[in-house]
Amino acid sequence: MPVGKFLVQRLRVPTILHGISRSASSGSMVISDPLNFWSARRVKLNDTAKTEAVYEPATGRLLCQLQHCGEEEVNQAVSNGHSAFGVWSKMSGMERAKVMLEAARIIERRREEIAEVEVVNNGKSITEARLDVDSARLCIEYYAGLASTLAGQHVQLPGGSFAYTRREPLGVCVGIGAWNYPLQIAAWKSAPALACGNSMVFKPSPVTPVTAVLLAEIYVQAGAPSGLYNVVQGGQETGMLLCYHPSVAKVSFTGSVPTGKKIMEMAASGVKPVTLELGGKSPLIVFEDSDLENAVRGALMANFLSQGQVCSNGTRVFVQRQILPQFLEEVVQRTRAIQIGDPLLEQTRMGAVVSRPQLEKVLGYIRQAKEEGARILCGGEPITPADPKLKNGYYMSPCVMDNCTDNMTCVQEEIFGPVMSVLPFDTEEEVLRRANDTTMGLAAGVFTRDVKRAHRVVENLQAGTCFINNYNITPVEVPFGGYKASGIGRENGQVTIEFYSQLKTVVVEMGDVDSLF
Ligand SMILES: NC(=O)C1=CN([C@@H]2O[C@H](COP(=O)(O)OP(=O)(O)OC[C@H]3O[C@@H](n4cnc5c(N)ncnc54)[C@H](O)[C@@H]3O)[C@@H](O)[C@H]2O)C=CC1
Repeated sequence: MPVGKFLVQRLRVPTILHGISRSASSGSMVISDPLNFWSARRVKLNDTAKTEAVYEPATGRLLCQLQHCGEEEVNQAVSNGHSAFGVWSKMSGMERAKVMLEAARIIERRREEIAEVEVVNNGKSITEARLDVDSARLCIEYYAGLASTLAGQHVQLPGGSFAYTRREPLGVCVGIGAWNYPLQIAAWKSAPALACGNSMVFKPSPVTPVTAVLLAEIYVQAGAPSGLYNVVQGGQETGMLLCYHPSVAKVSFTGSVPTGKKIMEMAASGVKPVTLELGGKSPLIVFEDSDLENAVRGALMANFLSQGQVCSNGTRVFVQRQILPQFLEEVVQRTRAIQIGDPLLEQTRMGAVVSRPQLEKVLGYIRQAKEEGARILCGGEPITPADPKLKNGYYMSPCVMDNCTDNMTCVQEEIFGPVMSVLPFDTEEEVLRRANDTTMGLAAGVFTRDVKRAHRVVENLQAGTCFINNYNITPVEVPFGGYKASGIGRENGQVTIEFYSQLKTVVVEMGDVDSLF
């Protein structure tokens, strides 16, 4: 099969044109090519492989049948990763950067097409999917820039002897992804791994298996050695085979806290390092002196991106009591105005939840919140869009709830859907205590005009990523990751180089051996 060919077909010509962007409507993409990838090509497994149906969230239509990798296929992919590691790890940083920059250029050229595939598989709006593609590209560009900066240290020792350190790659790294940002996660993991000289075997979520394979083709097209970035498809069993594989050097995982704990246990049995990007129940604190307009915008960004399926979402919105009525009025008005519908249409701002079970889970949380005393101010209902082809899609209206208390399930558990819980507070001390009263600590945000208070609050928030007067912006130049049960290690930023490399110390004797024996 030719590499780099666009391997999804349309049933009909795109029907809608909006301004400069080519756009298609949902329900028209067919995916028939294999989704496993090693030896620099898509691999069809034999017919005995376990398969799983993949759906288009916007329409509920069957998109493709996913073939799961078993032990034999995982071995092949890891072995390919090993071969590539032998070549790639010996190349200079500048040589690696050249390949990565070419991959970034291809992504930029194919931005629209990749974004459309992401929408069809994930259900998020095309506007957001384009930003995800940009983030993937920027991440690859950023780490291409860092690839040639990896360096050691020279340390002078007595008698003219010296030592030096070498920053070396780890080997074959495994990436395991979640379904909320399929391409972006694949890029955020592969870019630093490859920049450091590692190879990667990536397992996407079986719910969203498609775009990680496009990335694999793009790396090959950009000149990466065969086996540098491989994709194995499957669920828990395939993931476990990867984590326990004796030739795998590291596991980088994005997903839920319970699965993250299992990944860590499996990696521990082989003393392998892990990066864990797990869930959150992050607080967003709005003080009475905030710029209300910006605070409201921030609260929406903190809750409704990607249908609310974002690990860093600020789902516990603490609002100082004096401004609670105005805040709620504004938030509800804007939430009601969110255009829900076909995610491939330009005007859509909220598409479909990723799957039927996820939709039911989210609606279940809302039912429970009502039972526990929360008041639904808007949304929280399943929606059937007027367009008949969307009637089986997984849509719901974004929900704002007040009357929430800290002990309610909706305030304690990660819902992973478009549900904002609003909680009043009175004092800074009180809100800090309540904001930190969680086992998780991925992100947090504060809105205030008081610069001293902003920094004082942030200093006391137990979260790996804090936002002042904004929320959910993730430039690839800055580290992202969690405190407490929200994770280990960081993604993005310079520091991530340390999580994909190891340090070798070389001691050089220039005199005689001073033996004690
Ligand atoms: N915080 C976050 O970033 C995310 C949180 N979630 C939450 O988790 C819930 C469940 O969603 P899932 O997709 O099932 O998340 P998950 O965390 O179970 O799965 C994430 C990835 O891990 C793989 N996996 C699952 N079990 C594994 C195992 N034992 N060994 C190795 N790999 C394994 C999955 O196939 C997938 O690729 C969601 O409803 C949501 O609440 C889901 C995705 C991302």
